[in-house]
Amino acid sequence: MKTTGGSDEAKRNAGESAAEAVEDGMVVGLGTGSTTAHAIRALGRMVDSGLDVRGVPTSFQSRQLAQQEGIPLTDLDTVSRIDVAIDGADQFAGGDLIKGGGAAHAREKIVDGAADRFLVVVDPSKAAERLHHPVPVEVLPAARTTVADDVRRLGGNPTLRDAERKDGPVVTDNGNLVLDCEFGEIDSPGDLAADFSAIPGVVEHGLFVGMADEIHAGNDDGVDVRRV
Ligand SMILES: O=C[C@H](O)[C@H](O)[C@H](O)COP(=O)(O)O
Repeated sequence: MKTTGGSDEAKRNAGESAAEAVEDGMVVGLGTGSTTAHAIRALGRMVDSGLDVRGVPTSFQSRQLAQQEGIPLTDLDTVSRIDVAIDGADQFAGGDLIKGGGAAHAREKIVDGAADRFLVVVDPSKAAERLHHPVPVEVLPAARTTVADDVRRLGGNPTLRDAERKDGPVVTDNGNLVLDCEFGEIDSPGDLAADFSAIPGVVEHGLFVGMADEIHAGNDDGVDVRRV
């Protein structure tokens, strides 16, 4: 699993805080990444103690971890709604997020968007006054060049994400490629999100605008929970 940002203790405090919001009988969206992994492990311990939940994973990684932890799984074909989704972020400003550092943002957006409550788990290194992290954009392989041209026309600088420990690009769980698009400070995340969505061949982008309900920002001593 990739690790980014702050301390593992801060991530643990964030993940465990969000897991406490899960109640008996709930369907839980299981995000991806090193911070959400702490929430999934906490849920696993709660299941061991008798909690009845079903998880909807957002990636190969979160499915595998949830299975290891003994969390019963389901999917969006089976359940009509999700009570709570818990997911990380690469950067947040207010309630707006950039996600997709693990290339899982397409499925994450489906699951997080279907949840009644979306809880974001982060450490302090993820906070920003304004979003400026490169925006991951998942693209159909055949559209890599044309999408990159369109991103440049929007004023961005796209870079095809390379794999680590494999030659060539990252291939997502959906069989697509990722362009990391640098825009500097993003003045209007909502407008940029709409621009990305209008580009043919874009499967999903990592701007999550106005979707979050609570930010659980862990630190080494505890957690700060804020409604957004
Ligand atoms: O694609 C990955 C996800 O959007 C992650 O939730 C995001 O990258 C944050 O991951 P982490 O908690 O490991 O920093």
